[in-house]
Amino acid sequence: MSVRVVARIRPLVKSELEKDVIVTTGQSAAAVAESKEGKQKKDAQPTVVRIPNPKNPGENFSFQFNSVYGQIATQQELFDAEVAPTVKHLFNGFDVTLFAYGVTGTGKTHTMRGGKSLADRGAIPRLLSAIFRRSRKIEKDSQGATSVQVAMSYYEIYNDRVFDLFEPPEKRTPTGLQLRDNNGKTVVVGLTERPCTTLKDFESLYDQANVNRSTSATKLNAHSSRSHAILCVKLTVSNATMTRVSTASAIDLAGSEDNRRTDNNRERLVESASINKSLFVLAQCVEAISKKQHRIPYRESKMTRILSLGQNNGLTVMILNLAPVRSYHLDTLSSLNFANRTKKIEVKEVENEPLFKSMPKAAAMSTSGTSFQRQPLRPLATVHNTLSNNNDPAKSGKPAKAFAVFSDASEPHKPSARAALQPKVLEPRKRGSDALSSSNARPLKTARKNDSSKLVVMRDENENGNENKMSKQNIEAMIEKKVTEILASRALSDASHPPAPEINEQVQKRLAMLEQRVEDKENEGLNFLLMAKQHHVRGEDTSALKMYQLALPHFPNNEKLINKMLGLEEKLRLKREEEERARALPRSSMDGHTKNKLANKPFYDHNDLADEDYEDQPSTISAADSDWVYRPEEDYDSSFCDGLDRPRPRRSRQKGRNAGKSSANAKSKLKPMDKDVVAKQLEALKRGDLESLRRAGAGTAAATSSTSSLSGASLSSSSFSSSSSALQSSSLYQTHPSTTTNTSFSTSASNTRSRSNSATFATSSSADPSGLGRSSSSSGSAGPHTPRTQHLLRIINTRDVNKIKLLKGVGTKRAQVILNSLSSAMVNEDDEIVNGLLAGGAGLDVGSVGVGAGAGGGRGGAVGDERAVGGARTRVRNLDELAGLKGVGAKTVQNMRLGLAL
Ligand SMILES: Nc1ncnc2c1ncn2[C@@H]1O[C@H](COP(=O)(O)OP(=O)(O)OP(=O)(O)O)[C@@H](O)[C@H]1O
Repeated sequence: MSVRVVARIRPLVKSELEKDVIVTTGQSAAAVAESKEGKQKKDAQPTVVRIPNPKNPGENFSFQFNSVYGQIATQQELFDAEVAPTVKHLFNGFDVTLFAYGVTGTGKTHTMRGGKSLADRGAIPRLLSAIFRRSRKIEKDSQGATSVQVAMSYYEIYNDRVFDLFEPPEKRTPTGLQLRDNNGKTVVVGLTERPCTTLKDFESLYDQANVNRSTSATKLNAHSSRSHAILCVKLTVSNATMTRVSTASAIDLAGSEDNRRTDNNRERLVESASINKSLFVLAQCVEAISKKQHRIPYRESKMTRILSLGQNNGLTVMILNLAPVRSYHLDTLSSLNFANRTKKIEVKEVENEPLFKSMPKAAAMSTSGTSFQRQPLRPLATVHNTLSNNNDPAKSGKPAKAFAVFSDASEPHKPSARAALQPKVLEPRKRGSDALSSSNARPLKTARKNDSSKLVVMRDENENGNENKMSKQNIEAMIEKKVTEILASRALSDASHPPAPEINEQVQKRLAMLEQRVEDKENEGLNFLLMAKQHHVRGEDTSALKMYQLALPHFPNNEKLINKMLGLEEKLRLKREEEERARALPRSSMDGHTKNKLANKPFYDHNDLADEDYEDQPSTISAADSDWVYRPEEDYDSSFCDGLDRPRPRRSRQKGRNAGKSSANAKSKLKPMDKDVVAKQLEALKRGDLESLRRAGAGTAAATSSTSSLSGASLSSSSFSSSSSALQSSSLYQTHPSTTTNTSFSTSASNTRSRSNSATFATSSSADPSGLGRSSSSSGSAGPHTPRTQHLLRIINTRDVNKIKLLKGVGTKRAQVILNSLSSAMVNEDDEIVNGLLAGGAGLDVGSVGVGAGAGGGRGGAVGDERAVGGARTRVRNLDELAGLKGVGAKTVQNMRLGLAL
């Protein structure tokens, strides 16, 4: 079953005006048609959110969800339709996860916690109220034979650290509580668990804990939650024979923030970066799950580890909170895109196994304790067997069919112990609990009539001996139908998602180790660095630069870091210039042809829309079809997760060993923060002032290469000829005529300490000054680019597979290879920074550079064959660099260029 996603649009707040409302609700085209035919009520619950295309306001995007709640929807309506139906499943042993997602100020806390008045109470207090009500009913109906215990824990993830909200802030340890994997599930170690027997108990505990939650006023929300808050309600239902434990998790995520709009100060910025990072990782997880990738980056943030979307069995409901007005336009689109992907995540609806009273004590004990654990992952076959005795191969003589787990056709056969808790009743479908089983809703595993004419009642010999009205043939037919459906839907989804590239085991291990090491270190600097990396791969260069700047004080003199920042500064500067040029272009001076060209610009510059997820709208939308339904395959911006989930070139053993040596040899540990040095470095960096940068403590090579990066691709060969050999060999794209093009990135250097990190696409195995000359003057390396070349490079640098594949002679496969090549470079570089910092701080990769030293870069070329490119080079800056990419050659470049219509 997929995650149930419902959208809620909040009403206008004080400062907002009706005329600025751009988000509306509606029915899908199919529902409209059905209502015209009288098959559906006219006032049925809306399922579609509509929002204008920011690039063409006359055109609307439509996003369909399980349900949509407009501005006037009340807390009661939302609860009744979305949360109340999950309660009975909770009592039947299923875990329930309910989470609110949305941009800051869109109403997540209002939805989850709500206000103090009865009408304003949010989903959480209402859920608890329903739980207590049902508990009392079960206890009463069973005349005390069944008892229900409720306990809760409540914690927040603030700046990627976990804090118990039942503990006052002054008692917190700075590092927070640790997470641990337990049977494949993440548990918080040492969390307080408080029993609560009445709603009053709960309210006082909850209110008290909320005082401890980190909130602050921001420009966008006077009471902005600065943390993700996770409330876990553990339900233990016991009778004479068994105990069943299930958990309801209600999560109020912090909202993502666009810091261009917040005016956040440093503290708020750090919080915001952490919030954005975890939400970004969440988006990556969703992306990876929906693309069926092998590696889901759960471990990259604590929130995603805990939420384990797609891993947690049971029912998951996501409430997408939206603001209706224009000022949130881009954020709203981004949230809608995210939600659109989330709704495709399949979760296994698996009930928790009951613990029978006759079980060994130790096993029974394991459900109690301070850190309770959510359901362990079980293989489908096992899961299946726990659900139905009918499928026991030993009994039926047939192999167990795992797919029955997902069946929504009829209630799965429950183990006999379950009957002791709840008498099996076949109820007609009712509105309310039906909300989850409406046409496009996630069907529930409740017993129900499929159709009055085809009533199916399962035999339950172990329960109450009800008559079996389902014939063998019926069962076979059902199974056959289900298998066909599942296979067909898999085939369809496989076709729409190209198989995820294999990430080799070594790379996976390396990533996991790196994550672990960063986690263990709890190093603020490393956190900044990782956040910067997240922003960087997302194309949010301004935020990435801010994060690198925050990281710098922790690693003063770090050449790679400085280079990276310079690269970004340069990129931003160019972007600013481009924007200014575009602004300066007088509208009136545009002839019809130019205007037309701009209007029909086939490719968007990725940099124009740094963090906009929706930029790849299909260019084929006709004006008439203005209300088209959004298709996620077309919105996918491949650069979004570039660099994290793509395979990276395997490093050679030789290289690996050398890298290891380098780490071991790097004696210098992380240097203590030297604010003065850092401040001076930053100043010098801003000015591109080589001399001051050098004086401020950065290595000569870093300083020189940094300033070279500043001057970017337009450096002439003569400016290199006056440089040292180390710089010559490191700052250029070398092409040796006698060697075939080596497509991997490389760095070479000839000086251990003063290596420049401006990497090269080295194709030479020896440093050849003449090669430098050739290379630097070869086509596209130096001098201004022609408009055609500029256009081509811009397309490549979007790192958007949909755009690149359209280039002449490229196609999807080659575009993917090119992208992999680019993103490998970027990620390797980030990893190297992190690795270097973990290994020994400022002296990054010292050893490995040393290997490449000696022969004036001779071995450097060879050793460096699989090294990452440096900061500025993650952007392809000229045709030579482009030709050096994997999957491209001079001829392809030529084709690409010539195929471009200008
Ligand atoms: N459905 C609603 N009805 C009335 N007021 C609402 C509704 N939703 C949100 N609001 C109001 O909008 C404002 C912002 O809501 P809230 O604090 O819940 O946002 P948030 O998404 O939790 O923000 P953050 O992520 O910054 O914590 C509050 O003043 C809240 O009362």
